[in-house]
Amino acid sequence: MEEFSPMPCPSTVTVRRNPPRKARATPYTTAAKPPPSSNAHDVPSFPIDEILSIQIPLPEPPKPSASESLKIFLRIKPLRVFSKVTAVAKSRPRNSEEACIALNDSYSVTLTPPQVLQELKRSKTEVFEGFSHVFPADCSQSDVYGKMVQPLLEDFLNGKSGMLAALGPSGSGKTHTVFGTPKDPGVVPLTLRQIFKKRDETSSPVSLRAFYLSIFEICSERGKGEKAYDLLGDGSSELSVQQSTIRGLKEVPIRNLEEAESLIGQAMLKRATATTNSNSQSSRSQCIINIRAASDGVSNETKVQSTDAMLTIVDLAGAEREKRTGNQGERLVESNFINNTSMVFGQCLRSLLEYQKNRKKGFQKHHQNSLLTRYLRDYLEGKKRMALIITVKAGEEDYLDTSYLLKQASPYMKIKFDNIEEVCNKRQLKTFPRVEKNKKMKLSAPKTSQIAETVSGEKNQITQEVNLEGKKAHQTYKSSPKLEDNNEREHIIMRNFAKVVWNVLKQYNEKLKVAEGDICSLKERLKNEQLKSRELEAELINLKSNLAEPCLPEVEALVHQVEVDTSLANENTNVGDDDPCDLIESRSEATAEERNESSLPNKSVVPGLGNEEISWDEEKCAKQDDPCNLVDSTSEVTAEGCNESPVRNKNLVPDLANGQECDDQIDPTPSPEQVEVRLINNRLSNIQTKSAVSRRFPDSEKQERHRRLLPASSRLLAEEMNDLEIKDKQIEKPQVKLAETRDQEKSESTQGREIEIPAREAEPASTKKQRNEQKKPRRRLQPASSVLLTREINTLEIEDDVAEPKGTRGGKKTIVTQPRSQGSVTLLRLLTSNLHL
Ligand SMILES: Nc1ncnc2c1ncn2[C@@H]1O[C@H](COP(=O)(O)OP(=O)(O)OP(=O)(O)O)[C@@H](O)[C@H]1O
Repeated sequence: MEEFSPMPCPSTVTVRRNPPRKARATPYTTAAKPPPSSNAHDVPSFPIDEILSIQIPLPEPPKPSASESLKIFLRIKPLRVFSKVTAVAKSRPRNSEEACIALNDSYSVTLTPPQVLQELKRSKTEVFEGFSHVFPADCSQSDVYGKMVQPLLEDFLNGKSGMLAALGPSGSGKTHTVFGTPKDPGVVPLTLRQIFKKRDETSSPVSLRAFYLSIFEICSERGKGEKAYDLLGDGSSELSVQQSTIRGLKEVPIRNLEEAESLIGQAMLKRATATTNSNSQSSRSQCIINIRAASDGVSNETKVQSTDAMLTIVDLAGAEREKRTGNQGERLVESNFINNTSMVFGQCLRSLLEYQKNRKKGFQKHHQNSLLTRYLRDYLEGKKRMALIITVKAGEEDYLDTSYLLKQASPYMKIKFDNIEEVCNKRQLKTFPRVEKNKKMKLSAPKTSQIAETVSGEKNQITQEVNLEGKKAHQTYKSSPKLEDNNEREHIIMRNFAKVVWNVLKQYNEKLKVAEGDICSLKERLKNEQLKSRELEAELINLKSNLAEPCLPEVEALVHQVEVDTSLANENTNVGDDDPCDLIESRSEATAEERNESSLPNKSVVPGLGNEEISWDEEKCAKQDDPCNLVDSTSEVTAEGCNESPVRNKNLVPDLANGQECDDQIDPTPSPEQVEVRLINNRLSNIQTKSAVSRRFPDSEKQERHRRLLPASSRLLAEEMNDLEIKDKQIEKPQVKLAETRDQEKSESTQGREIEIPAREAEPASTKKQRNEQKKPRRRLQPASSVLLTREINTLEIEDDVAEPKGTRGGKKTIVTQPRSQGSVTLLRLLTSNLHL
């Protein structure tokens, strides 16, 4: 194996602090890079070459200044058609082969008067120039459309309205130029064809628009008034004319050329015609054709502008001379109306021209003199583009009509348009002033129709916009801007109100959730508290049972027994007492005295044993007849026992042992054995009188009274008597044997007591321990009575604690209970001390 050797350290180290920043490849691009598509060859390549090869049509160059002037076209009717005129015309002398008008170029003609007139020097040859275009007699309809209508149509499709009017004498070819024939269609059919042809081209904006067609005529009613008739309407085609307003015009949407041509044919059939000397189908009315282009689903400003585009073509009734037409009667009246309308139309153009020449003179409003001119007011005021086509006859006999018309129309070529139409349209489209439009509807007949159509177009447009946005269109939204604003305002208000309500509901929902959480926590706490309360109740019941079972029965038994004993003892001394209540009263007094004595210790006893003994004996002797005195004396003994010294007790015991209640010679130092014997004797005497007391008092009443009134010391004594009853035989033995048998009795009594009260084991540990501590060192020395008294003390302490809240805190009851316990304790101490001795 080769030994590994580290690489030699280079002499120079280059540290690149700024590593080249390169975007770390994402896992997708590195690990999971999509595999190349298996069918990639199916996706055609982007036709970039084809797109680049498309030649975008350049914008048209700006039109010459002449375009800003009124366009006047001249069309010369061919002479050959004269062979088809009526018989009246044929009857006239014909030098028809000579024409009075000759085409100079496309913009001028030369009008040569007939030879007769030249001879009379009433007329001379004139040249009329300045026409936009002069169509010779052999021109076709397509030439007319191409030169005259095509520019208007382009402007129309670009959103600019325009008007074309045909003027000329009757039979000069106006209707032929406008409508044509099925074999040789005129301007209107050709325009419609061109419209649908461009709409079918996808790249054309025409496809985004909808077209509507309306045709109506204005004629006279017996030469008095003017009436308008809808040539596309159903039923009654008469339109409502209020001053300058035409209402109820039907606008028919046209979706294809066939529908449009059908409508054109329908209108031509309805139009009023009559046979005159000049024309077999002379038009007796002014016919107006409106083609409206509306936007189809686009709502931007440009498209809206296009919705206002209106192409109006007017076929005027030809002015005619009475002599040539030969009209009479109704036809003559129609001729007057037609001539009057033509005259007004001419006046409007002259007025506009004069106004443009000298604006200081003001604009004479001739348009008010006829319904047609009112309807075409905007055009006749120079606000919108319009064009005129003058049709003339080329025959010498038509020289006067042609000369008159050319002389009248020649100045119109100087009419200028100040782009008022565009300004007006922009102003209207910017602000969409519907109120202004309403005013215009009243003042202008063409406006009326246009605005009515515009309103309907707006409805459609709004509907389309709403449909595209997925919203529901409102009829009020379409009808009135005020209602639209109100609806929007209400919608905004309701939407904001709904938002506020929603927020409030959210807040309440959160508060409810918090409250529910609190309720749940409170319920859990309540359950815990209930469990704790149940546990505490169970503990309380156990404690009560533990406290009541071992203590109360024992205490009650002891109390009852002591009460019985004391009462029996008193009864022995006072057999003849009739009032048992005296016993109770005297007992209360005695306890009170004992209390006083205890509060004033050694008041009369402590200073001298002799005095105390004397008083005790004297009282006992004095009250020997009173059964209550026995209790008093007993109480006094117990009270004294609390304060006296063991020395004194020694003096008392011999008296008791001797059984002498009134002994003049009392041993001042009785031995403990003597005291005990004395007590035993008293208990024995009490037991002997027990039956007598039971006869005098009912058991229940007596027990109740004893429970309430007898002192605890008496109860203890009674309990002690029970124990001492067992020892009666032992008491009868010699006193010498008492000391010898004390230990045995004590052990026996202790054992017997412990067996009798096993419930004490259930006492609280503290109490039991305390009791054991007090009891253990004395167990060998105390007699059975002392043990009981010790236990009684403990139980009485508990009883006092329990009884304190029930009774009055100050007063006799507390005074009564305390001496009992103290007396018992004192007696116990005396007994134990004596026993120890
Ligand atoms: N350029 C034309 N080429 C062929 N025929 C024509 C031409 N102009 C007019 N005509 C024919 O002349 C007749 C009269 O024409 P047209 O009805 O159009 O006259 P008009 O001016 O409308 O008369 P009116 O004012 O009385 O209605 C028609 O039969 C029409 O076919």
